Amino acid sequence: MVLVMGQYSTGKTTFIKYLIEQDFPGSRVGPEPTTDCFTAIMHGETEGIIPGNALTVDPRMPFRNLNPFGNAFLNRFQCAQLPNQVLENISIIDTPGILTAAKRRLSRGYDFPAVLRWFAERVDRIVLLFDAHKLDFSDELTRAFAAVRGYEDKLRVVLNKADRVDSQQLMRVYGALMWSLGKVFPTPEVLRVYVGSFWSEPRRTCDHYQLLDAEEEDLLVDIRHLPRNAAMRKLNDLVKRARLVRAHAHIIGYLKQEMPTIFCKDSKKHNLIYQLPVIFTKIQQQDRVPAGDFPDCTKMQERLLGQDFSKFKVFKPSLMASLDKLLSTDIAKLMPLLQRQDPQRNKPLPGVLDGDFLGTFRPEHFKRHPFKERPPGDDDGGGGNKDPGGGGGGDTTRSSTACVPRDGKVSGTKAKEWMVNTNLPSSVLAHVWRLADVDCDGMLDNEEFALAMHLIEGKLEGHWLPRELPPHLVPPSKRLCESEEEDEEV
Ligand SMILES: Nc1ncnc2c1ncn2[C@@H]1O[C@H](COP(=O)(O)OP(=O)(O)OP(=O)(O)O)[C@@H](O)[C@H]1O
Ligand SMILES: [Ca+2]
Repeated sequence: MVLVMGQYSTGKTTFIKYLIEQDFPGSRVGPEPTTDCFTAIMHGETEGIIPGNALTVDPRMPFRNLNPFGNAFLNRFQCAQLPNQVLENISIIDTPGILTAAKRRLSRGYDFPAVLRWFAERVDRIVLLFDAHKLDFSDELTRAFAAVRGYEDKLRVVLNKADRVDSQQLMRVYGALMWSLGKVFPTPEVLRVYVGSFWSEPRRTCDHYQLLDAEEEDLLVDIRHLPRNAAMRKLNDLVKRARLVRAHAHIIGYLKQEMPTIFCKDSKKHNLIYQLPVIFTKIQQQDRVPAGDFPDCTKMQERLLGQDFSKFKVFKPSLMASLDKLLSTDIAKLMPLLQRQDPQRNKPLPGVLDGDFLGTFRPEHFKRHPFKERPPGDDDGGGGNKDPGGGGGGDTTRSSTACVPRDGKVSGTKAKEWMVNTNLPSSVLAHVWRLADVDCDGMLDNEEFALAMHLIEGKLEGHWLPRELPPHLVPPSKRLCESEEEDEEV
């Protein structure tokens, strides 16, 4: 699950559409604050919207304990379901834009940062968007940062719309962003900032065009690996939680044991709260609980104030023994099982997230040699002309003959040179290429070329590309050998 957050109009909804390569129910995009709902975009057989209240009672959905945020929130929470291959592997949470004080006329009616934190805790990735064109740090933004603090390892920062500014401005904005992030996050050096323009529209030409391309791919690679690492991440979270439980159990057990049975309960309670830092140290030494497992002391003190200590449960060594066993042996047994599952998870993701595809379409491959194929042996595949354009599935045997020039065909290199002039992002062009090179020979014949033109024109007119080539678009000469191709695939 990926959480997408940021100031209003930074392009969150547009970013999501770019990832899933299609529109989703209930989405609106615009220059003013548009999204006012938390929307979980998930896979479903049919397209539709499930409202928040229904979501929290559905046992198949991971949203059941959002209930405490109340109706004000649940009325602003929904799930957009649609059949989409990307969503089979990844769910995405679109969030309402964070507003500047001037834009916020009404309060939201629910604890926005707390909801963000609820999601931040549970997702695999948090994508935080900024607008390079209009960078600013509002107070609600700073408060939202507090919500994701502690989850910096999941955080990826995106400096979006970077093609709208020139290189000099971009450097300034980047510097300002790092500076501001440094003030909010204690460890800004671990935050990765991706500079790009994450939408499927043509980019503006700018002198950092290649940088944007490389950065875009880096972020896509990161997201692409999420499903593979998700199980491991969950296990990691489980361990984290188990350790926290252990520390809490020791603390609560200690407090309970110190409480008098009859008199002066209240003063003893306050005394214990005051002593909490000392108690923490004591438990660390006595029970060998690492200091890093303890909760924040000040916060814990605040929380304890509202509790009745005499209602705390007595520390049970047998339960602690089970917890220790979980941490020391049970989890270790799970590891190999997760690794065994891996091959299945390695199956490539479709579309924009399909790595093989984008890899074959990196512009430097052909910008440097505009009129010839890459010389034999200069690629990592070794041995001969590796097809620069096609295959799509990384099938080297099929592509070994790809670059032999044949009459009436445009080579992949040349076609790409022409396609890149449209300024569409590489991921979109790679998609066009996959659809247009019907016979996967790394070249375009007349019909395939016309098909590529048609797809690009449609894209420029604002239509989404089809995921698979619909039968009526398959060039006539390719229709006959369809069954043959299927055999080949098998
Ligand atoms: N990469 C981009 N380059 C240029 N403009 C963009 C880009 N991405 C989005 N936009 C434009 O920015 C505006 C805001 O986009 P969008 O509605 O997706 O943002 P949002 O963050 O979801 O906003 P909100 O918080 O209001 O829901 C739209 O007009 C959109 O067309
Ligand atoms: Ca939006």
